Amino acid sequence: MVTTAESAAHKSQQQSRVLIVGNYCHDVLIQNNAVKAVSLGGAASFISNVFNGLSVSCNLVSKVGEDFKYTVSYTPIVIPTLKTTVFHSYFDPGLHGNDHQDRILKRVCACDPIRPSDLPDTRFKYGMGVGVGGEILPETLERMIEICDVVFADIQALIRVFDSVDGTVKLVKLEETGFYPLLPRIGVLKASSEEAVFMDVEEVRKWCCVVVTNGKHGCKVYWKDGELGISPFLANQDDPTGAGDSFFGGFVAGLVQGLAVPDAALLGNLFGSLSVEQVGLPKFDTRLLQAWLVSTF
Ligand SMILES: Nc1ncnc2c1ncn2[C@@H]1O[C@H](COP(=O)(O)OP(=O)(O)OP(=O)(O)O)[C@@H](O)[C@H]1O
Ligand SMILES: O[C@H]1[C@H](O)[C@@H](O)[C@H](O)[C@@H](O)[C@H]1O
Repeated sequence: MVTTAESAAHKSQQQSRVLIVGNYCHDVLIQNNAVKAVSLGGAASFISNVFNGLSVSCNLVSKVGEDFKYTVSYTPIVIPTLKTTVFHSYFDPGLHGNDHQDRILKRVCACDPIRPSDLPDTRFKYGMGVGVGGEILPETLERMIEICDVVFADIQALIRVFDSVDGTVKLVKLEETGFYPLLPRIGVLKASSEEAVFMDVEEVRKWCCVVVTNGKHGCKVYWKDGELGISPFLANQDDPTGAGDSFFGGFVAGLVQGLAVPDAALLGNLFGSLSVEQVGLPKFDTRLLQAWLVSTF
């Protein structure tokens, strides 16, 4: 006999059309040699937070260690022998004499990669490959492409490498990675303007839609034979961490809800701007959000 709980779980599984893949992590924000905040991080956490704010359901595959210290809506896979991925973000003006780089990121601990066998054996309409610490392998992204109608990938999941001594995050050219041959099978590739220089946008836009976010200036969407800039929202920035993830969450949630690409990108900009105003995982005022959605779309 199927119990009510089982049938509810089955129903919600059927209703969830989005698969989010990427590890949760512990974020430590350091400013002027002092810890400013410690919070739940990982693109998957910021994106699912936006989905929750918009009541969009999803499935999420993430791995953490036994030391994982947050309560989350989507239970991660716990690897008892490993620790949760940890990032230290150093925010100091003119860091290392480089005025253009506002943040140095170090991955000081890395949890297990997410392998194809960790993914559910179900089909999804949308998949999001949103790793932060190198946990998405080319074969994992390939499996996502097989089980999802459209895959959205964040370039940060594809081009990050980590210094073998102190874990400093460096970026490599997209064409030098094992992900490059998969691009024609990706629906949308999202990058920040700093990351976008690690790919040839003119080449990549022939294969998939490219969305480049540019902080307080908003974002730009490129496709094969067109491009469109989407205006930003005003924000008082306190912590830029997760702005790109919140943007991506809003963008994909908008598409899931049936918005056209420019409107979905506008929704992404809204969530990016709300995210930078708060330290750590942002909280959203659902009533204000609903009012904005109703008046805008
Ligand atoms: N200062 C800001 N004011 C208004 N909107 C912002 C601001 N910073 C970011 N945003 C919004 O968030 C989006 C993503 O920001 P950004 O381009 O800085 O991503 P990112 O560099 O990937 O961020 P992070 O790596 O810190 O998550 C922007 O496209 C914009 O819509
Ligand atoms: O929590 C953050 C966030 O997900 C950022 O997008 C990512 O760049 C960082 O690596 C991570 O620590």
